[in-house]
Parts: sequence; C-alpha cells; structure tokens
Amino acid sequence: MLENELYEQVDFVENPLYEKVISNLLEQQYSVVEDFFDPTEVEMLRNSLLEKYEEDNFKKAAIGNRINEVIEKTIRGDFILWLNEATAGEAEKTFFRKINNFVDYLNKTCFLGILYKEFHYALYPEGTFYKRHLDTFQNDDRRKLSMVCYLNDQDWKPEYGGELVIYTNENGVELPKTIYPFPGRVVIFESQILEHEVKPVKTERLSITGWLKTR
Ligand SMILES: O=C(O)CCC(=O)C(=O)O
Ligand SMILES: [Fe+2]
Repeated sequence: MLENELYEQVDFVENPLYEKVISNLLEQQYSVVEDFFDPTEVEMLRNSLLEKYEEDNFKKAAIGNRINEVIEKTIRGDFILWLNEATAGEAEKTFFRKINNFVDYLNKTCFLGILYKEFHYALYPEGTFYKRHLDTFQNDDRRKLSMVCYLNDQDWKPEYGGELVIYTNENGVELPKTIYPFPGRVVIFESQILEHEVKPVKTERLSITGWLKTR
C-alpha cells in the first residue's frame, strides 16, 4: 500500500500547459490556449464533424434542459451533435483521451471534483449567433467548466465574425473580452460565473463545446 502511494506521487508529472490553464482560471476565470490539441488532431476532428454534418446527424440546438427544450432561433442558431465516448470514432477517441487526461490533472491538483463531462460538435451556419447567456441557464448547476475547441479552416479570418465575447468583471466594471475562433484554439471558462456570446458569423463556424461537471 505504502509502495503504491509512493508510486502515485512519483508518477505525477507537471504539465506546463495545464498549469497555465489553471493559473489563468484562478486569476481571470477563463483561459485561452493555442496548443491544447495538435494540428493533426484538429484536422481529424474537423473532418469528422463535416462528415457527420453532411450525413445529416446534427440537429438544431435548443435552449433549456433536455426535458424542456425550446428551439429559439432568436437566441441561438447553431446545429449540434452530442458526442458519445463509448461509441466514438478515432478522432473523438483521441479527443476524449486528452480531455480525460486534463480532467485527471485538474482533479489531482485542484480538487475540483469533476465527475462527468458532456461534449457536442457545433456548426453555426452563415448568419447565426448565440446571444449572451450563462451556460448554467440550462438548469444544470453541475456545470463547472465550459470548454470550446474551434475547428475552423486554417485560413480563418477575424472578419468572418463569430467571435466569442466573454463578459468579465474587474472591480465592478464589465470588461468584454473578444476571442476569435481560430482553429485549434481552446477556451476554458467558469460556467457559473462568466456570461458570454457568439457574435453573428459570416461563414460556417465549427467547434466542439462541452462541460466538465461536478456531482
Ligand atoms: O462556440 C463558442 O464560442 C461558445 C458556444 C457557447 O457559448 C455554448 O455552446 O454554450
Ligand atoms: Fe455558452
């Protein structure tokens, strides 16, 4: 037993990327990282998303919880497909391996107690948006951290729109932070604290969005 405990401590390797995310979260309640996934992983996920979208597997995103869903195009206009880890393909398996690794790290270092996760692909067609909201308005206060990974084309330009705007608050003053959905970029933020919105997109915008949840 003692031997095992010792091994567990020796096993722990500090991960600079995850450490950066953690200190960002502590300091400003959100973090933006460019190298959470490598370019081949992003490309695989992007292709998988597009394939599934073309096969018509996506549905119009709703608001409210799963029992009380309302489709409200004046609030959000994206199409989504929930991911199932158990039946995931190669691209999604790789995705979940990394997410699980990250969750383990968070639970070991921050005692966040993340027990569940849920992720969906999202596609915002031209002209769509997601109005300012809090992710816990889905009646799910177990959502602790929101994660978005952008799967846009390599030549994505700021003028294509679809910025994520996070409304931070510094000493009682609201400070909107604009984050462009460049491919491979991952945004992580406190689900219960930070309101945010997706500005109208001028061209199709692709991502994976998900939540790390407590019990
Ligand atoms: O795609 C994004 O940048 C954010 C999406 C979002 O806010 C949501 O799905 O709840
Ligand atoms: Fe959101």
